[in-house]
Amino acid sequence: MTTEERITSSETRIFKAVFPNTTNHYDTLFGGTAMQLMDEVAFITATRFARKRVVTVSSDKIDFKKPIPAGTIIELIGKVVNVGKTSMKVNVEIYTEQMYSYERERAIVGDFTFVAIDELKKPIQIL
Ligand SMILES: CC(=O)SCCNC(=O)CCNC(=O)[C@H](O)C(C)(C)COP(=O)(O)OP(=O)(O)OC[C@H]1O[C@@H](n2cnc3c(N)ncnc32)[C@H](O)[C@@H]1OP(=O)(O)O
Repeated sequence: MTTEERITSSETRIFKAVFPNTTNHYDTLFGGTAMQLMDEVAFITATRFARKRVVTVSSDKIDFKKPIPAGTIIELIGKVVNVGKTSMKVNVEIYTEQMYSYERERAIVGDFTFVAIDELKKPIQIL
């Protein structure tokens, strides 16, 4: 499989309903919960790309562009955007979808870097 094919096939999408247990006192998705979900989808994407053990080494700037109201659906999309020697960068976007219409907008975006490691937790080549 080429790198491009691996990038395409490892793109990962997760849907969640924004229920009250994930919201804050503004009745919007709590930022910390959003970041946890983003790290998780980024981890799954990196693992599906490398098919090796990976750990998060860094997260870049995360932009919270729009609030995510309770009672909406969110879609998280993880995509590998850069492949280094032992590290790779995964871009994560969160889209908000209304439940009863087709209205949809990009709400949060950020990048996460992962390193592939061996049994001794030492960095190894991604590819
Ligand atoms: C899924 C989870 O829950 S993981 C839990 C949270 N994460 C962790 O616990 C990881 C803790 N950190 C570590 O174990 C170590 O720092 C490791 C294994 C990730 C890296 O070990 P190091 O000895 O620092 O690695 P090293 O300096 O050789 O760098 C390895 C790669 O990471 C990159 N890298 C290291 N630090 C950073 C950083 N802060 N930002 C971006 N890239 C980085 C390097 O550029 C290098 O990339 P390349 O090989 O593609 O050129």
